[in-house]
Amino acid sequence: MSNKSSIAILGTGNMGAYIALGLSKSGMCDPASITLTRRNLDALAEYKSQGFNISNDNVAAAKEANIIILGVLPQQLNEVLDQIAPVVDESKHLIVSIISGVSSVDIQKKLNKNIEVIRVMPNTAIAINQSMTCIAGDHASKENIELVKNIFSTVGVAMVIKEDLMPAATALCSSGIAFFLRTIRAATEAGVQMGFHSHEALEMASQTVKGAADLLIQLGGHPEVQIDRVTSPKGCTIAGLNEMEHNGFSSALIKGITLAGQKAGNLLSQDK
Ligand SMILES: NC(=O)C1=CN([C@@H]2O[C@H](COP(=O)(O)OP(=O)(O)OC[C@H]3O[C@@H](n4cnc5c(N)ncnc54)[C@H](O)[C@@H]3O)[C@@H](O)[C@H]2O)C=CC1
Ligand SMILES: O=C(O)[C@@H]1CCC=N1
Repeated sequence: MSNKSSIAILGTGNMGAYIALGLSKSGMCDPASITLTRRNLDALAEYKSQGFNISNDNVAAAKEANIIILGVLPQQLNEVLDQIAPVVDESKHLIVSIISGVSSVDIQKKLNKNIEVIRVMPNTAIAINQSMTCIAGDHASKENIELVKNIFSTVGVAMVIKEDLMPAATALCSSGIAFFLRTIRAATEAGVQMGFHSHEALEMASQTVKGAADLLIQLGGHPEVQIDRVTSPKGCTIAGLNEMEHNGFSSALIKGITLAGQKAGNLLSQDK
């Protein structure tokens, strides 16, 4: 398997499309080497005009590709696996699954082949090559794990983890985009209440969050070290922070992320 492989994304919704756009933007893949499938082809017209191949035939797309990315919802997966099982070939294909809550072994069993399945958990920032992507290949070769890591390193930061931590990675990094965006929205609303127009408050909150994240990414260390640099004695920051903590700020984040983690490990067997 080489980096020049052709890719089929079976089930191109929000995440599949963003993976394709990210890989094209980073220069990792030529759009012509990526085939996107979806049952409703009209919904993929904009990607065809950008040079991607589009199809509503999962079997044909899988046959042509070396890397098959499974991009449907967990509850839609069995139908796709039943379709492609007869054409999947251990010597040609590598299966990459972005599907939360379905193990690599379950996918292998359903395909009834001894084929390598690598789990990949990106987030929507892949569209701008800023994804945090977690990769698990507990039953895959080092060579294929390295190949997948190299591919996803072009669209952000890629980290190899054990598969049993995939639900936690899904909650922290993939759902995390929504969690951190909600904090930006709340901060924006506070800014508007204090007198800024919403577009001003949104720009201020977004750049401030970016600066906070970059302080940690570029300088390293624990967040509390940087927090100490902001909280002047008797100042407004500590007053605001303590008010937030009295109202359960850290606790709400921890509870929300860990609940999402539990749910991510159990998506097919829970109704709530
Ligand atoms: N949205 C996100 O931020 C992330 C999603 N994921 C995982 O990615 C997967 C997809 O999530 P989304 O893109 O959000 O869902 P989505 O519903 O937007 O995308 C799924 C797509 O698959 C298509 N589809 C369904 N059955 C099909 C079939 N038989 N053949 C071809 N296409 C078919 C649907 O029409 C839809 O466009 C899920 O398993 C989710 O757990 C993982 C990380 C992040
Ligand atoms: O909400 C979900 O289930 C999917 C997985 C992570 C992000 N979206």
